[in-house]
Amino acid sequence: MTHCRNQIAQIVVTAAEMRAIENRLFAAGMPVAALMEKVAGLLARRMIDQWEALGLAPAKIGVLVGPGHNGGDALVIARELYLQGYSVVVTQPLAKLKELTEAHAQYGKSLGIPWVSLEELLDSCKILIDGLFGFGLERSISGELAEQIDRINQSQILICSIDLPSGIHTDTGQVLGCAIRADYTFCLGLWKAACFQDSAVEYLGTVEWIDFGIPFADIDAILGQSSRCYRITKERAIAGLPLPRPLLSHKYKAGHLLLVCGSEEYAGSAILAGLGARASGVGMLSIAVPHRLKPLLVAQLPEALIIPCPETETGAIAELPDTLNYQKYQAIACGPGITRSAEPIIPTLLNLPIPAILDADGLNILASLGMSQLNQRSAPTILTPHTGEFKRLFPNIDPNIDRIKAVREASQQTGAIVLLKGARTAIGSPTGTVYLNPESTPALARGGSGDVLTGLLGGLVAQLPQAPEMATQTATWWHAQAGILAAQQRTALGVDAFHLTEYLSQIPLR
Ligand SMILES: NC(=O)C1=CN([C@@H]2O[C@H](COP(=O)(O)OP(=O)(O)OC[C@H]3O[C@@H](n4cnc5c(N)ncnc54)[C@H](OP(=O)(O)O)[C@@H]3O)[C@@H](O)[C@H]2O)[C@@H](O)CC1
Ligand SMILES: Nc1ncnc2c1ncn2[C@@H]1O[C@H](COP(=O)(O)OP(=O)(O)O)[C@@H](O)[C@H]1O
Ligand SMILES: [K+]
Repeated sequence: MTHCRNQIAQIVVTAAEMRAIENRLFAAGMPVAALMEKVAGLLARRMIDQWEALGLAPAKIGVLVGPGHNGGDALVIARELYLQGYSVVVTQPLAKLKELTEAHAQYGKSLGIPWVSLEELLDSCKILIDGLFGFGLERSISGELAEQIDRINQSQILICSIDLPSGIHTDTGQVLGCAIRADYTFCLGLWKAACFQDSAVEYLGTVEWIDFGIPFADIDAILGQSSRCYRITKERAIAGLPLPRPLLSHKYKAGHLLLVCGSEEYAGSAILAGLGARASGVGMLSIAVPHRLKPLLVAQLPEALIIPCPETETGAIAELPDTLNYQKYQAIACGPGITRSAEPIIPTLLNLPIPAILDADGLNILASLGMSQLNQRSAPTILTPHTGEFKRLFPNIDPNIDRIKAVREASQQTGAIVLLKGARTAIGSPTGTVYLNPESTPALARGGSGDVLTGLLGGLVAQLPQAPEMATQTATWWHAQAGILAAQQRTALGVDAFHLTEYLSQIPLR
């Protein structure tokens, strides 16, 4: 892929943005029908390759045609497959078609492609091309159409959705009444936001981008004025890493991270965060823990400087030692396993002019102290909540409807970078830009994986204190890639947080 297409592969749009970009192409003279031919031709070729890889060709192919141009795309694919000798049938649940779609329907019928009922299609086909709705769907699906979608979902047919699984809202990823559960989704032209929303994850199947050559100038003209949204590609994720290491580097040039973590109750959190930080390549690692944890941490992380702290009765950090010289740290990451008893340390840390990452009980304490604690911050702050922590921090923002909008609002409200963890982690920055992690694995849904992320992120921020947004994207991508690799090699049940830390160093960063 060329540099320009690589850049376009990182862009994520809403339905309105996609519509505006396409309208520029049409206004400049690109005929709608020509674009549809081009797109559907690319789709047909890609689908055939995919079926061959699955050993499914040349099975009979069913095509589900909706009223709009998503249905038009489907009909062009149906025609091309038919002309190539595939056995094809079409089902068209709604009588009314847009003009161009209607023209393709007439031509398809004239060629002899059979129009059949859904039942007949499901009985005779192994593959379904879903061209019911694309980014034009705005109303909820109900009644007979919803029943038909249920029947499709209950069948064993392999489903390839055009642009989006029909029924999924392009921006929020919410199911509009009901939605097709695709095996493959071929997203057209530009990545749509729904491909990165947790609510759509179970409907998308394997997601692939079909680049049909939208000129960068048209994208830029439309997105120039809006808050941008980016997909974290490997290129993006590794671009900011301090690699190759300068030949004359030394340990104090490669960042010094202060981790503040652990308690009697959650001793392991400190180890996991420490191992995550170790994997980041950070030059120096200091770990402040309750006094009684020092021998444990020294045994697990012999390279780290362990700072024993005065403890509460319950074995949490009561305060940070007076003797601590904060000037030597480029970043502080605080929260894993500290418990809510460690409350007094949070205002102290937030008062320091050092980039700070807050996670876990660090976030819960911040929520109870109030977000005004962040007002006086002079250095970047990164908050890394999961959905529950997010709701405590931002009770006025619902992270379950639109996670992209939620992180954008949360970040703009607080001035902090907000990393909302989930199946598809979303990162909001105070400028309004949002970064989305495109792939991960449910193998990471285990206690302790977040602690690893905090350590890794802390270590990266310490190395890149001027680029905390970059470090946050890198950490998110790297952590997810390690989970994916670990799940491939150990099964999805074998990705405990400790082993996850070992896979971090196996991810190629070139
Ligand atoms: N622009 C281009 O040329 C290109 C577009 N491309 C392709 O076009 C797709 C977008 O096409 P689109 O805008 O026609 O919208 P689409 O998603 O097919 O459906 C909208 C239709 O559904 C109807 N409808 C909505 N809700 C409904 C409901 N609940 N129940 C019943 N009906 C409902 C709605 O009707 P209306 O609201 O007008 O009554 C309208 O007719 C895009 O995803 C991509 O595949 C690419 O090939 C690139 C070139
Ligand atoms: N279903 C999932 N798919 C992909 N990643 C997941 C999933 N569930 C959780 N994760 C990831 O696992 C990590 C869990 O972090 P967190 O909830 O803080 O756990 P803990 O506090 O126990 O360490 C996050 O990085 C999150 O994105
Ligand atoms: K579709």
